[in-house]
Amino acid sequence: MSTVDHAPQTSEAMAIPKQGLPVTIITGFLGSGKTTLLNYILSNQQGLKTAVLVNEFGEIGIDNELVIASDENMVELSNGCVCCTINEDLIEAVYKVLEREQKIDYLVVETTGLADPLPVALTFLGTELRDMTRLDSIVTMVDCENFSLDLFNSQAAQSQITYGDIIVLNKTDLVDEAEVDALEVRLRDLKTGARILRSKKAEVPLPLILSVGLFESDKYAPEDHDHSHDHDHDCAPDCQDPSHDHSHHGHDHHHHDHGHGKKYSSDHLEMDGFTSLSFRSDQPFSIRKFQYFLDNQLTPNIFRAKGILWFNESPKRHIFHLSGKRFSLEDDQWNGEKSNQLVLIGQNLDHDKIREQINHCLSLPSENKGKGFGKG
Ligand SMILES: Nc1nc2c(ncn2[C@@H]2O[C@H](COP(=O)(O)OP(=O)(O)OP(=O)(O)O)[C@@H](O)[C@H]2O)c(=O)[nH]1
Repeated sequence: MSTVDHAPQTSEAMAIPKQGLPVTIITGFLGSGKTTLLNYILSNQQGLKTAVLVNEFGEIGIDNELVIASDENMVELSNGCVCCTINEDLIEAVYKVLEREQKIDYLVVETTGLADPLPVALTFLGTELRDMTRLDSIVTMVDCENFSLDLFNSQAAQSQITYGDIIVLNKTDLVDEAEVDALEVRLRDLKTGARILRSKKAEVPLPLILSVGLFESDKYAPEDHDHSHDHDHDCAPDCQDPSHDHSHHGHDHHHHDHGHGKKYSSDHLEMDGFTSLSFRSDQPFSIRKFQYFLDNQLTPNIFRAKGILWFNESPKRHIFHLSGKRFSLEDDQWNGEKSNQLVLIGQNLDHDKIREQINHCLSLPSENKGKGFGKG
């Protein structure tokens, strides 16, 4: 998880409640558009100093690079799923925001695509954060093109809808309007009373999603939940969170039980069988080989991939996204050392085989000759 600060762009501030730092949780399945919404908020929320906490599933934090205007205020926290492995890190990160010298007006928390948002919400309600923050709403992003598949494959996708105060039907450009209408009917069935919005590239009117006071905390009674940090609970199968003995540190706020009762089981990752594979290299890929990998070796159980890519044939930095069957590669500029970073997320992945396939995409030293390395 990382925190990022953003300076106000104008002096005109939106109405801020008097008590407690307002918090919006952005959730939604893998690739649904959470980071896109976050960036949209950061670019358009005028007059407010907004801090963001971004949590990712995967060892490499690609989002750190993709959230706009990231600066020296970034704090790296453990990877994993915020809902079940880094609850305490979340509290620590919120404290860091609250303790800043420069006052923060608003906090936006982006969960991983595999997170159940309820435990995240309960972290704000069921600890002493309750007195210092005010959970404004849970915003759930939905990928209109892939939603049926997401729901089929993941219990988390279901929870994200159940606990969404606002549901944003995103990527409406990729489906017919009739499909969006049908999806909306389906969602209203799954969740009554949510505010449902539609968007392309997460462009929603911000007053409809921020400082809306839609989260109804009286519906959630944290004391009813078994929420003390009984850290023997099962984590994600590939959880490598070094803090995972969850030894207590810092503030005395660990009286809640994270034992994961029926309502928000931490074994959702295990049940859903999702794992992530991270790849890094200081060697470039060959475009031709990477293209072959995408066209012939990507299997449908790889739901999501993202990366900062370096190709032998290009001086540019390339931002790679795969979401469902669709992928994109955007050009960008290198600022520091060139390298390859790639994260793939899916169900029942054959890690060894995929790693071998990706390794095979690396350009061989003989292919690099005369290509003007380092000139980009
Ligand atoms: N066509 C289309 N693409 C979109 C839209 N919104 C987002 N995307 C693209 O979808 C991909 C995933 O978007 P992100 O915002 O990174 O999704 P995310 O939910 O943060 O992804 P994870 O955090 O990895 O789960 C990116 O390539 C976006 O540019 C949209 O409305 N239409």
